[in-house]
Amino acid sequence: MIKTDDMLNKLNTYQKDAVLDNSPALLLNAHVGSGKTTVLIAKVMYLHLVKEIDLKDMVVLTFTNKAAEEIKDRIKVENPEIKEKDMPYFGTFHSVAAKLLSQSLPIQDIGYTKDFTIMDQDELIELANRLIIEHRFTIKFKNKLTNRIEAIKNGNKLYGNMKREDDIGSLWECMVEEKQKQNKMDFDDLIVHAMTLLKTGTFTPKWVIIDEFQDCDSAQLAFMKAMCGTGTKLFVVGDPNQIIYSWRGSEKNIVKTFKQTYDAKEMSLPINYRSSSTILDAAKQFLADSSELEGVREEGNKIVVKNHYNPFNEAQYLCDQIKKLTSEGTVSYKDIAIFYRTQRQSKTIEDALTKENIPVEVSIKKSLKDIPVLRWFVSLLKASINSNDKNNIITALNDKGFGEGLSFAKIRGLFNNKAEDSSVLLAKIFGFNTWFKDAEVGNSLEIYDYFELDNYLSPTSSTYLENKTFILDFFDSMAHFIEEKNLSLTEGMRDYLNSSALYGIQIVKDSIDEENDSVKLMTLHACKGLEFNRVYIVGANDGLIPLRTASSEVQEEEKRLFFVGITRAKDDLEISYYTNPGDYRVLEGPSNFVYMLPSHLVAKEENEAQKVDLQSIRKEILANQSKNTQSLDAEPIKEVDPEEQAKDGKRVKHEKYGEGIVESEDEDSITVIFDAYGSKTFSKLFTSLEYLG
Ligand SMILES: Nc1ncnc2c1ncn2[C@@H]1O[C@H](COP(=O)(O)OP(=O)(O)OP(=O)(O)O)[C@@H](O)[C@H]1O
Repeated sequence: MIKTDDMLNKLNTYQKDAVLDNSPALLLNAHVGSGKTTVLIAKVMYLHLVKEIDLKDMVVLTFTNKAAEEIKDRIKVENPEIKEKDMPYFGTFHSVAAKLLSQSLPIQDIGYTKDFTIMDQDELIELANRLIIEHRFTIKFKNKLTNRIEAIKNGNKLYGNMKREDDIGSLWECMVEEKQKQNKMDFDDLIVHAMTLLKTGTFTPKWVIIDEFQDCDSAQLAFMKAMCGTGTKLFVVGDPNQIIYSWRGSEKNIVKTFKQTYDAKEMSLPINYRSSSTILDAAKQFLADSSELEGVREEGNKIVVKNHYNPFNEAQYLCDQIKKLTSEGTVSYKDIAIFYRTQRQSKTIEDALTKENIPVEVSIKKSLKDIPVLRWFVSLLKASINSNDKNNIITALNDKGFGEGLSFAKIRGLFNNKAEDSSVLLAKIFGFNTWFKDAEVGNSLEIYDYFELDNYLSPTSSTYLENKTFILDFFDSMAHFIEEKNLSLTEGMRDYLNSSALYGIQIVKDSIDEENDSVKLMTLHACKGLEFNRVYIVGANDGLIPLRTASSEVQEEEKRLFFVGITRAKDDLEISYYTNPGDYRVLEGPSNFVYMLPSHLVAKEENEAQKVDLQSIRKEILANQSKNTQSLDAEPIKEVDPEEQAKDGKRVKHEKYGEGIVESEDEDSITVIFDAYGSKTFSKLFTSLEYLG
């Protein structure tokens, strides 16, 4: 078991003071890399071990599931007697609200039961669309339904240039009623309902601790407030220099509001342990006020600023560079990270690294709708565990790919018990709970057999194996989740489905494992909270870093985002830009941010390497082919203009995806619609396609 003294002795004075502080409300300004996470964990351990506060009396709120898991994991490692179930209220705002509603609050008071399920945004829109059809509502701006629902939640019935109200108010009333009838909540409901019930005073924690407080919005602040009883203490940690989510609603004045409302004491963690002083000094250029931020590390290597002709040359350079560094044995793949501004930039680099057999992990957030078979299967499971869930029953039955493809009229007939209408799948859905209880299901594969899923995955189709693998992986991940949380299968299944609504499906990588020995690729937004020995930031051109924005406020946020990226690097940082980006949205040459790096901290490397000119390579190949053929006295081959080639829908063959038709093509990429896999886009330089006939 961890000795508290040992733990405290590892902290510097600022950190220790924050851990020992006992004020009713404390705002801790934690500068970048100053041990925010370290202090937060030490605080929890100190309160638990020394002040003997039960972990169940602490609410620890984070912004990502990953951050919450990291805090819990580190606590469990430091004190193995502590188990997952001892920390029920450590999690994101939404997951804690869901936990409170299902475990501690009198949810029946608002017409729900504890086994409610959570609906994601897509499900909410599906519900709205169904009700619009059923009730023949007239809704303007229907293609902006998400925004309109967002607006009506705040009481706004008008939208855009509307002068007169439409049926949005009635639609919303129906939606509220339906959600309650189906025992389902959307994300906002979780917070709103939990807040309503918290006000009854049924649950008051002794401590509320918030991580990344700077990213809170006013609803989250209100949620925190609703939790506070007399005697509840607040400990919030944040860094105003790392606000990068104002577009998601975080508010600039949140820190000020907190200070005023709670008369909070303010403390700081000013010492950055992470980066060399060269990197830290460069990062400071992007802060409005850097006077408090101190480093403890020596000067290190200069920051390399390099130009590349285009993203392909850059990707090839990164491969060569990584191979060279790792072959010397001093650098591991996991020490290296590559950051870019937009997700669309990842493909070129990922393809290049994979082609060179360099292990790579890409952080991509996927939601259920990206994988049709899972979208359907999750609807089926949700409908089966909650037979009031009319929406998911309809989705499961109506789906043309996997369900029975039943029309709405036929489904209505089924609901009205019309004798001529029958459905095997509906019988399975309604019979599930009884079967589940009686069959004493030992493992999730039995669920596969219960639904006779093979019948719905079309075993003769080319996608059968892929879809089956998705479902089996889903079961694996669910089984792992249930085991880790030590839940019964019924409870575990509901919790798993709820958590996949909140965080996306977990079998698809949405975060990366820092421990795996692979190069990590991610957007600047995704790199928050991580650190690496060597960081490459690519595409430092206007239009990418920073993105082109109209307002100066957004420009400031772009600066903070670049600051977050720079400060992930411990020892080495390289920043590159393109001289020929090949994208009309991106300007040639370094952006203003590159010029802001102080010249004495920078080693500029002019890359004279000649551009890889795809057209010339193509011409050369064709010329060679032509020469060979001519020598056999055949007709000379006509040079094919790639534009034309694209337009005439050529058939091609890919070694993995089989045959398909070229849909579109530009200088860098080609999109093919494969007979068996649908549309896929490749970077031309790294993919070989065989042109057929
Ligand atoms: N007192 C200390 N002595 C030495 N190293 C420390 C100390 N406190 C923290 N560190 C180290 O400093 C680095 C940054 O710590 P941590 O990740 O907790 O910071 P952070 O404030 O959460 O970072 P950021 O906000 O930038 O994501 C880590 O490598 C950590 O081990």
